[in-house]
Amino acid sequence: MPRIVIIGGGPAGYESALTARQLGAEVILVEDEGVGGGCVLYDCVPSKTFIASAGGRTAALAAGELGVMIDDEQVTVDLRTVNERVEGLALAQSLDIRNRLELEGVEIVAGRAQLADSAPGLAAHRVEITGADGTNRVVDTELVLLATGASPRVLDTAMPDGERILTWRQIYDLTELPEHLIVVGSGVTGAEFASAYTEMGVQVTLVSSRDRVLPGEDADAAAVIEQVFHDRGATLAKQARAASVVREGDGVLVTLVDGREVRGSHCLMTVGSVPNSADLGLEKVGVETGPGGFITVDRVSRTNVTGIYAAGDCTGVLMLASVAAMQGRIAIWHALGEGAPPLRLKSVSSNIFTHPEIATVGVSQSEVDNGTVPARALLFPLATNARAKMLGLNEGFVKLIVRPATGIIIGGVVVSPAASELILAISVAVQNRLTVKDLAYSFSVYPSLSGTITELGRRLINYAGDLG
Ligand SMILES: Cc1cc2nc3c(=O)[nH]c(=O)nc-3n(C[C@H](O)[C@H](O)[C@H](O)COP(=O)(O)OP(=O)(O)OC[C@H]3O[C@@H](n4cnc5c(N)ncnc54)[C@H](O)[C@@H]3O)c2cc1C
Ligand SMILES: NC(=O)c1ccc[n+]([C@@H]2O[C@H](COP(=O)([O-])OP(=O)(O)OC[C@H]3O[C@@H](n4cnc5c(N)ncnc54)[C@H](O)[C@@H]3O)[C@@H](O)[C@H]2O)c1
Repeated sequence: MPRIVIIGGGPAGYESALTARQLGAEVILVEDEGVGGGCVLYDCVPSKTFIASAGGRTAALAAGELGVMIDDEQVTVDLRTVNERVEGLALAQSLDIRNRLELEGVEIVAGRAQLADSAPGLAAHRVEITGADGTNRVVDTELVLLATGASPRVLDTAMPDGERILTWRQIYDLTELPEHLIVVGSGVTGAEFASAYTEMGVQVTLVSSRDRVLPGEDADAAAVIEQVFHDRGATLAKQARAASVVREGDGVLVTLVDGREVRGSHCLMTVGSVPNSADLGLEKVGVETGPGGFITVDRVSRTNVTGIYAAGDCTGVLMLASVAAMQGRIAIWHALGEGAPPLRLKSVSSNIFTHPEIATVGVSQSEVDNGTVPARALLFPLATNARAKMLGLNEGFVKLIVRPATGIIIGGVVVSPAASELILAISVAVQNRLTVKDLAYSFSVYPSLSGTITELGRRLINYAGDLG
């Protein structure tokens, strides 16, 4: 039975451990923070749990439009309860995963691991594990999977102190809602927290180094979120790169590169992540890293060293839990000779948990606009959807990106509540090369938000001439 040592117990690590056990391998999984990794304990799971509470407040405040009268003054947030729920749910999820791994026969070791080969280029590898209890252990193995994730990027001039200048991992320690939260960095993490705190009733200023929120995402979707931020009273500082963040009295001072100053009570730094690839012994073994220290892998998760694979955020391929898990599974299938399908990023669907949510799959509109992909994009607002009206939804849309001539669906965007669920229909279409006709002929429930997806299919049939 082959032995595999997996370093890191996030989605890349635990999913690959389960796949390896399914194929009969002996699996040792080393994890230093707790099973579930950064994803379950600090990043994805806590933030989505927090966002669920923020959505509860918004729903209560919006109930009046539906004729359910709640006194706005009585809709308050008990941050301690919210944060206890966040922590409790993360720990419970971690325990669920631990139980499943143990049931499947994975040996879980609490501690830190590093590669300890005596020289680069060897076919067999050695992993040194320092246990949480201080013990040392050396394991010989032919197969290693590096799944060590990433950590918040920290700027020298904006050192988090855990009280007022915070990383997203420290924010759940607050006992009271900030008076005025400055969020530095308007990528997905920054937009999600800015959205959630705005929903919680906190004054938020989002500092964006670019001319818009969510610079890497669909521009129409970002415009909706900007408008929603504005309507909820948040401020967006554009073309605003933070040079430094310091404590000032009872608050914080953010100084921008161009000299502007932004003052608030707290500052949340969301300026990206750095891979956990230092202290892994990579140089001893000759594992190559690329810009920023991300571990270089191919589409079946191989590093340049035989027998050493890497998956998840430490590779920087696409920092999503779903992608991390798939890279991990592919690594194991490949390592154990199961004929792995190479990673295909074109069909990855993802979601930004703002309010409304933004879900995307496949080819983006910017790829169409800049001529990289010959296709047509058509956007249809939710405003005329009967269900949207019943629910009191005033914003949002569905967009499809379609090949000319064939009408094959190659991408899509949904901006709406529960977009993370609605995108699946478009995702299935992209994965299976379905056409606008396939969508047009499909039944959606009446009334439903997904009716706009099939409606868009029908509209695009009418554009058949334009489609080629
Ligand atoms: C705020 C936030 C929200 C997010 N929300 C989403 C979301 O909604 N959906 C989504 O798909 N993705 C989301 N992501 C991204 C997602 O969290 C990551 O893509 C995912 O965690 C990557 O999984 P991983 O297994 O590569 O690493 P991780 O989950 O980070 O796990 C790696 C683990 O390895 C451990 N480790 C590191 N070095 C060692 C060592 N030497 N020895 C032992 N253990 C070690 C680390 O401590 C860590 O626990 C979010 C990210 C952030 C920051
Ligand atoms: N819902 C989700 O799936 C989800 C949620 C959060 C994060 N993630 C993933 O995690 C990864 C990282 O996302 P992220 O948003 O944490 O990081 P990011 O690197 O995507 O965004 C960081 C942003 O901060 C900006 N920035 C950097 N330095 C700055 C400064 N000094 N002043 C102002 N702005 C500055 C950058 O220009 C960038 O726009 C992404 O791949 C994302 O997909 C996913």
